[in-house]
Amino acid sequence: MAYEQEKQVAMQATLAAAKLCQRVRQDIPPAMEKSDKSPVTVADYGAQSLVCKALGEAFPNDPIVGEEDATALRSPEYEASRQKVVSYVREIEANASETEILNWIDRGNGQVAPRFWTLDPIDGTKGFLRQDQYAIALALIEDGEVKVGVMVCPALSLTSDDPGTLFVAVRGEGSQMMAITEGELKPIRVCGVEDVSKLRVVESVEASHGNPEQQQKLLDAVGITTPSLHMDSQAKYGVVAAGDAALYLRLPSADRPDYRENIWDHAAGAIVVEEAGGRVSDMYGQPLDFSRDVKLRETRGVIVSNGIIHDRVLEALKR
Ligand SMILES: Nc1ncnc2c1ncn2[C@@H]1O[C@H](COP(=O)(O)OS(=O)(=O)O)[C@@H](OP(=O)(O)O)[C@H]1O
Ligand SMILES: [Mg+2]
Repeated sequence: MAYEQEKQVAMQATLAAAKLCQRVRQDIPPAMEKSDKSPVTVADYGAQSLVCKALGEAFPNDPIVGEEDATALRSPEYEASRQKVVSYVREIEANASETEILNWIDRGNGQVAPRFWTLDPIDGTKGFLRQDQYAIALALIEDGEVKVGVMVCPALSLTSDDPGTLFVAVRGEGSQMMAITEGELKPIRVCGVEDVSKLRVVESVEASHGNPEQQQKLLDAVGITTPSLHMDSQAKYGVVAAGDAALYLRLPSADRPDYRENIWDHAAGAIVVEEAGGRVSDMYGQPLDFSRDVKLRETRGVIVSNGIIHDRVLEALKR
């Protein structure tokens, strides 16, 4: 099987990172103010450290393009946060030194290359803080094409009562999912369409990350009447891939027309949906271009579907 080592290493690394995130989240007071980002930063850094350590050992020549870097954490004013990161990482890597932990984080400062990994150690930061959905998202990109994608969604339950779902896909080999507590991967497939009006749609929780007004107009034009599900992070790609929703809409925000999507916010989710039989494009039907930059510079809006309704959505958008 292709990319078997990459798949196994990526799964183990993201599961270890998820364990750390869950530990940090236990320590966040439920009523914590959204603006207090410190525990989030601690979890972001800790998760990036663990994933980059594992990738660095298994694939020392592969650059990693991660969301975080340790520059701030190394400065004296971040002493308290640094100690917290070290202590959470040591719950999993007992013998790690502070220097090693910081260096692992900085392995994530790589550049886009013919073969590289991209990592979002916590996608859906706001969801993480709200005790809602978030994901650890990791993807391997070769020659601009996503070859392997793993997403761990520690708060998502689709097949088991216990929260925690892992999605994984390898190009050409399909997508799989497992409840973390069960540990057994099963193939997944996008849903079919019987009645368009009843299709389920997922959108962001944060209104400012999309364009809720335009998205509603589009759903009206397509004829979908079921109220949307609102969910943080790439977990949205997971529910489309597993057939629990037919469409994920993300139209450009009216307030931030200059915003460009980050590759780590889409690469893992995109392959999981495509390999489950779905389709991913921008609002003009163009594929997402992971070959050039950390930003999807040419991409405007993201449309993720079961494939069957994709052209219908693009046609409605044109109108
Ligand atoms: N203006 C704007 N437009 C589009 N996207 C934006 C915008 N601002 C932020 N982001 C990115 O959205 C990521 C969170 O994804 P979601 O919108 O799916 O989740 S959420 O409902 O906001 O939690 C979030 O990822 P994380 O930073 O990893 O949480 C951001 O990269
Ligand atoms: Mg993100």
